[in-house]
Amino acid sequence: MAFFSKLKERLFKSSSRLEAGLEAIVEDGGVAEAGDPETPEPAPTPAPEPAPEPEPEPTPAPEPEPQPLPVPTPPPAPDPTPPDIPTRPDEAPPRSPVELPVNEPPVEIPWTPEIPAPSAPFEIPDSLPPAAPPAPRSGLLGRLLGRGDRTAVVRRALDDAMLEQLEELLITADMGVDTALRVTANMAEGRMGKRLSTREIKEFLAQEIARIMVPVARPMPIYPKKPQVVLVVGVNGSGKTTTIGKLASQFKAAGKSVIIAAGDTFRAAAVEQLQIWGERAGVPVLTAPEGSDPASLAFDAMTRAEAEGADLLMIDTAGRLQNRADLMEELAKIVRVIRKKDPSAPHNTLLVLDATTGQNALSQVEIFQKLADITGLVMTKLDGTARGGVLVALADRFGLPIHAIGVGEQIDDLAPFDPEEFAAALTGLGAE
Ligand SMILES: Nc1nc2c(ncn2[C@@H]2O[C@H](COP(=O)(O)OP(=O)(O)OP(=O)(O)O)[C@@H](O)[C@H]2O)c(=O)[nH]1
Repeated sequence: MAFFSKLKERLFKSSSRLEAGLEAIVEDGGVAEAGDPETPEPAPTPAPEPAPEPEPEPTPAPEPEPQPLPVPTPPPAPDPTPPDIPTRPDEAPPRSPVELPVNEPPVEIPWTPEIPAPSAPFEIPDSLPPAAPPAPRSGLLGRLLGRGDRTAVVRRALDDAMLEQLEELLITADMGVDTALRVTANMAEGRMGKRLSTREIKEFLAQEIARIMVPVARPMPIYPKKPQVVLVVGVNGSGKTTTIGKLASQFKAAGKSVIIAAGDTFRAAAVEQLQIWGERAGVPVLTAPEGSDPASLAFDAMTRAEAEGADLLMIDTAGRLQNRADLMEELAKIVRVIRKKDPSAPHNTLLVLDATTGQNALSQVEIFQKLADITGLVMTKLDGTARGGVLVALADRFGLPIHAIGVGEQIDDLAPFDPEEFAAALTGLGAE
């Protein structure tokens, strides 16, 4: 399944909350107007078959199974894939949340910036698909009035009361007060008094959200340095292990050699999990006895990565925020020892955040910025949460690069962060 479809499908909790709220806001004081210049007329419903004659048919033909609606397939792009770029048999190569430097030979990685973007596993349409118009819903107002007029569109004039309702709605989607105010104010600029439909509001909101997200949507940079050390931090359960496994698998698929160090030596279960992910990704996982010094493991891992000429060393860390001073000292010690081997390490310090924690993710960023020098974020568990708006608040408040998002527990459920796709999925655009 294309990643955008997956994202839309899995972000449904956030988008359906926003969508239902938007419809309610527009219908509250809105007026149904016939026809919508922007919404294509639905194809006329075929007239019902005449009722069959009463006499029994000897062998009635079986009713055709209801067919699923055809999924619109994007038009085939001119094949930009150079011949030596590996592709999976029947699927476009995945985009990666990592980025190679300009001076790295691009041939190994199918999705380096130098190569024209291969047909991505997901695509945001420039405009909503003209074909196969969505079955229009008769809005609540229409349904209440018993009209069910399929072409009527409810519009409401944008005024202060409506803006306030929009702000509240965005706050309930975990966008945070400041960001919600900014998004709605920008959206309202030049549009006060204009009569807007739910769909137009979704489009305007998506534009404003994308505007905030675009500057932070940056793949994790890959440097020519060997080994590139990636320190992964975050609270317990945020998805560090899973993210390391998914990233390691993507690096491996891109021809990079990877070593993982299981730096949370205090939790045997965490080490076991990492070993499972290492096996899945085909990447060695270095471990140390339970309770031993994580910095010592990091040093050994550095030594091995250097000896083997590994491209990447990914170091998992503990996430016990209960004792912040200990954790700070532990992370600082890991950094000190790996710098004995390479003063420029770690080259990336990724903070993994769990979207389901909502606004709490903001305080986690604040805390971890004090504990470590965070260079980028990965947001996990965007599936199954109505709190996806927190990512907008994070981008707005901290401006840290967002490298990737996780929308599931499988190895390929991690993708580069695409601001437009995210904004569309969050507001429910294209989901009508
Ligand atoms: N639905 C969903 N679940 C995820 C995602 N990422 C991680 N998980 C699940 O979240 C749980 C915790 O993930 P871990 O990777 O073990 O988190 P951790 O930060 O390493 O946790 P500790 O090992 O306790 O430090 C696991 O059950 C994962 O399968 C995601 O994007 N979506």
